[in-house]
Amino acid sequence: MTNQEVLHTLHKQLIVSCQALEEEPLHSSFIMGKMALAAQQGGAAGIRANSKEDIAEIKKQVHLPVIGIVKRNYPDSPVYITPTMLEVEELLSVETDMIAMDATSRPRPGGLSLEQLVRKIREKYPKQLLMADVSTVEEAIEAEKLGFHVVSTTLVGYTEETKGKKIFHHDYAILKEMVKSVSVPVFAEGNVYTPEAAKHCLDAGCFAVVVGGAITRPQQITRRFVGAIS
Ligand SMILES: CC(=O)N[C@H](C=O)[C@@H](O)[C@H](O)[C@H](O)COP(=O)(O)O
Repeated sequence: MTNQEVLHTLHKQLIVSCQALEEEPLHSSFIMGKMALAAQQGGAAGIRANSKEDIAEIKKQVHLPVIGIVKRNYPDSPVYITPTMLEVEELLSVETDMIAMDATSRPRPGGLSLEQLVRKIREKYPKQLLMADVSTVEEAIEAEKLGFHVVSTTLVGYTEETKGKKIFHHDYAILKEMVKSVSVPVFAEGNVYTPEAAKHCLDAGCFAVVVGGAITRPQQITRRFVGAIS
């Protein structure tokens, strides 16, 4: 698939994030592959996934574009979504259509700046689609300047600066502001719990919407039910 075809496929559609970390009950590439297949059967246009192992399995199960990440913790930085070139290379050892990475203003492992990392990637892999996982409008603007092809609201609420924020607060104000502030596509991602909320994100001008836990994390879904009845 060309980059244009990938973006065309995802436009105004649902992307399902199929992720289970080591400490989660569904941690398994086999299970993530089946989750992705179920998402495809339900009409998802794309998949977001963590690790080269999961992506390789997902690519066997579905024909959808995959947004890939590698979550890895480093002792000298809070950045854990595709933090360094090592994770980028891992993702490119499998069929990753778009690489997403933390594009917040926080310090990265080894003191490498986001600008330096993006430059390295673009020199070595000039055609690779890149998604910036951001937490603020300012970071989205900076990401566009650095050459990211799309931005995603993935990290809204997950940085010190944005603690407690959710994309749906104040009638999706942050989405609307981001859409106005950049010319690259804005993906809505993070805490989209319902189909109605997903629709709101698209109505707010987002290019596509990514839903994870509300579809693929049964422990989270169960907790919501239990919370509602107790
Ligand atoms: C903050 C962070 O690490 N987000 C991760 C990024 O890939 C995933 O754990 C989320 O599941 C994904 O962003 C989708 O969001 P939600 O599961 O809320 O629909």
